Amino acid sequence: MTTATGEKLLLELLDGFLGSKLLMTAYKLDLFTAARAPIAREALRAAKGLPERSFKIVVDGCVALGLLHEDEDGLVTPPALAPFLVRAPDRPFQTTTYLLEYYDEVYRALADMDALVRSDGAASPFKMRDYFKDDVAAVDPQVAAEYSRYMDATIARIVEVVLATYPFGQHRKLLDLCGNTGSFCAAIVAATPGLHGAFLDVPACVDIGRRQLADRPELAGRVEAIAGDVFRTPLPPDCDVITMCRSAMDWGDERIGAVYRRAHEALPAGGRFLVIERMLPERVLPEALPMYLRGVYFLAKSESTRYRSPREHLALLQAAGFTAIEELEPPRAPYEFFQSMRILVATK
Ligand SMILES: C[S@@+](CC[C@H](N)C(=O)[O-])C[C@H]1O[C@@H](n2cnc3c(N)ncnc32)[C@H](O)[C@@H]1O
Repeated sequence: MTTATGEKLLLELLDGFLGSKLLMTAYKLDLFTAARAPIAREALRAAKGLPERSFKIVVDGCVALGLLHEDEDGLVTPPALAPFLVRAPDRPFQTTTYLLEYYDEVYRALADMDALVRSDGAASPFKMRDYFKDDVAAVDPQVAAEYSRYMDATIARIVEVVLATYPFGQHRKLLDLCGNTGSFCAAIVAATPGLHGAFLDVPACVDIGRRQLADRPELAGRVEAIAGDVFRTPLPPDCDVITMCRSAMDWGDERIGAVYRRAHEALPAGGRFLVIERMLPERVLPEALPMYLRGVYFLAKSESTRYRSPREHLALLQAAGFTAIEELEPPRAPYEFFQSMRILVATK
């Protein structure tokens, strides 16, 4: 990320926060939409009704960072950034745009990060994507709708890569644990002739999923929606492949170990359990920096979430009873933000 060393490295890291805040602030003030076509500084300031001094501080910073371009025609949002930063009612979902607002909240939650570290996350005020409920029926439907929007908008690209990495044609019925609204399950089933599927998630997500499935008559009778708790709800006995995507990082070893055991118990001999997840390298590698930085957000998210390495997953899968475990490295990352995805295939 940086080649700086010594004091320069420290100053760069300290400035990193200010760069992020300038980006998030200019986005919140919607300067980028106002500058979708060249606009004079004064016209932009007047349009936004901002004080001269603070406007200049923000705009100068944005120009210096390359977030706004400035020439004799005025200020303009660079074409390469416009798809992410210019608001429009028909703009397609962009992970990066979603993260601008999401990180704004994460930053607030990390303001006292030393307290989060001391309390192992217990002091966190962060309540987004709050699905850690002992009673799964208590997950707020509005919160579920909000995080499902992100999951649904990004899952298609994950499915594409999963299908390019693992052949589902050898299976009869898939069960997707923590399957959100069922989009992963539905997409794998739709792409695999003869395959049936089921997905299990908290009731608030499954309700959304049932409504979405009603609009897909071609999948009628092929995808079963199970509202429940991955730790308690009986798993269907007729599935020969179980998947868990982007979810194992949500729980500590004891809890996720219990889920892995449940998957093992539910499968027939020869059945497969696939853990699909961003995984850390076995030792710290500078090129995996985005993973370590992303990992910091887990301090705010809960007291147990964390990324694991393939070997850590492997130990948990072995303890759950799986013997043959293979690590598959997908041909590419599903999308820019979702690097280092791995698929562990455990056979019963
Ligand atoms: C990070 S999301 C991943 C969703 C989906 N697998 C995907 O990749 O899009 C984690 C999912 O776990 C679900 N979840 C959380 N606690 C659960 C529980 N106790 N039982 C079942 N699902 C749960 C959440 O509702 C959420 O949909």
